[in-house]
Amino acid sequence: MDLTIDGLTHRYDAVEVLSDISLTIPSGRIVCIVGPSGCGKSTLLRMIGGLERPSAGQVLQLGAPASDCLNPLTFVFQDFALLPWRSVSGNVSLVLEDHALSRQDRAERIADVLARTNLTDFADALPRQLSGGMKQRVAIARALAVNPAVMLMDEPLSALDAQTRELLMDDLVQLWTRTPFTSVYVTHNLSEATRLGHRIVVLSRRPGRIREVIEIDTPLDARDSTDPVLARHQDHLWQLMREEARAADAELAHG
Ligand SMILES: Nc1ncnc2c1ncn2[C@@H]1O[C@H](COP(=O)(O)OP(=O)(O)OP(=O)(O)O)[C@@H](O)[C@H]1O
Repeated sequence: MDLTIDGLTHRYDAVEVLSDISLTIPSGRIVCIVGPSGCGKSTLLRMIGGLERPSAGQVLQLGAPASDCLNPLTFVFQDFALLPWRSVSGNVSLVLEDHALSRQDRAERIADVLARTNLTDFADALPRQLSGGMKQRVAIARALAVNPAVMLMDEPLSALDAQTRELLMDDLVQLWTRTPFTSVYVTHNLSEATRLGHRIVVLSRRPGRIREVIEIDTPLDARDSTDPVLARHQDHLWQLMREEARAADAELAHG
């Protein structure tokens, strides 16, 4: 299932937050959204996920999700949002309990996503026994358990230290390489965007408009930080972000 965002504009009262966003999220691709603080990245993600309705424009789902998809659009947040009294497998099970699945089907789905996120040995652990990186892997396993058509990831690694972030990026690359998933991935971190994004959408300062869309052809599992092509993309992104931040400062200074 592809997503098409068509002319999406949003206002909170008199404040325009997003302006005329048109964008395609192709199936099996990771689309990163970057942009200066407050430009509307999280708002855009909420609109895509149907948590809020845009003032104008629309989000269209093209094609049907896979037959075993229980929830087409699933979020992964920065703060993991795990239930502390439930085990790892209990937290994953939570999103399956509202669906008419046999006990065996549910157990198979849980075992599959725990294996894919390297958490099988921690199935019975409680969240307090896990590191931040592992908690986020549980949150990703929980999102994958419903086999979503699109995973909506809002700064999923930003609560983690730099080293853990690196490891989680490796995990996400491995996960995608084994079984490609579709994601809209909001991040502040440009190295995250160039490491994980097939397409990077740069938003302008508020109201967020599409400033540029960058496609990166290098396969995810062939990307490394010394690759000059990636370094060039990252420099270019920095340039764009700097221009937007400077322009936002200038607007504030001139009232
Ligand atoms: N429910 C709301 N009501 C009113 N204003 C809101 C609401 N949600 C967000 N905003 C405003 O909309 C703008 C965009 O917010 P949003 O959180 O989408 O930006 P962002 O790009 O994700 O920011 P950051 O990078 O800092 O997380 C901000 O000015 C914010 O204050």
